[in-house]
Amino acid sequence: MKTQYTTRYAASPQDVKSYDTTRLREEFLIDNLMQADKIELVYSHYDRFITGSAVPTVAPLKLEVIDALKADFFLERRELGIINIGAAGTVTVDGTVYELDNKEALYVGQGNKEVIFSSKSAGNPAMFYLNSTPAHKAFPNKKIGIKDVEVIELGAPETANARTLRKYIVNSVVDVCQLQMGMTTLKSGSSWNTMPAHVHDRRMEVYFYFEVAEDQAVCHFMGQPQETRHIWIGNNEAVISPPWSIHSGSGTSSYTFIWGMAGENLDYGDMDHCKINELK
Ligand SMILES: O=C[C@H](O)[C@@H](O)CC(=O)C(=O)O
Ligand SMILES: [Zn+2]
Repeated sequence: MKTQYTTRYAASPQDVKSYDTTRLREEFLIDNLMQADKIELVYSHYDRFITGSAVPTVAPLKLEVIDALKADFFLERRELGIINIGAAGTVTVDGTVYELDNKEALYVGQGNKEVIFSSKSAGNPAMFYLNSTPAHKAFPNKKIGIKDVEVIELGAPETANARTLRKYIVNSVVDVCQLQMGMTTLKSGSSWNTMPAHVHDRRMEVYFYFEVAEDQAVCHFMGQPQETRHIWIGNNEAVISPPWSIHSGSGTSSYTFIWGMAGENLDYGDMDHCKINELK
């Protein structure tokens, strides 16, 4: 089996208050992504959101159904978002080949039976980041290239949070059931993402940090706004954010991250902002 998965259960904010560093990392950090020749998945019970990666080298990788779904095929009752953070590759969905270059995305709708990942060059592979959520309706597959994304500029150099946010999979770009995905890039000299921080009790979210230099890290903040905790994160690591948690990070140098979320609504702007000077 080249498709492997582990399960994470949902935790109440009351319990998480008492977690030590090890427990916090066991529950929320995903540190096994982007392994060559494997499809690694983490099935979270927050909104049944699956976070994963596929890194094909010499041979293609097929997305196999996992036992947690008790389905005949992976997308029987799910939709899938894919963003390539590596070199050129292809995703073949029921025989249709989609070419995905670096930072291009593909939305795959519910009902597709076969998803196969390939790299153009085994020595310089594609690195596909995957998010999947339950779906109630079959929407068409759609490639989202760099010209198709919605771009917003946020923050300012004075507050060290100047960044460019790109919305790839949102319902103004592609028809979706509940998945939303995008990418945020920090401007040189800025370190804070998602500051002012926010919560959205309607949706969980996963942040996947990449383009973090080998000897650097991102300090990711989570927890209820007046009860925050931090997790130090390295390159190609993701962190699960429960609906009741803030999700914000500051890097020791530049980095990029992919955000993915799912839950009650499709309104990207549905966030309850937290006052910076009230965080604890
Ligand atoms: O609910 C939305 C998400 O947390 C992110 O889109 C926020 C983000 O990328 C940023 O502010 O840098
Ligand atoms: Zn958010």
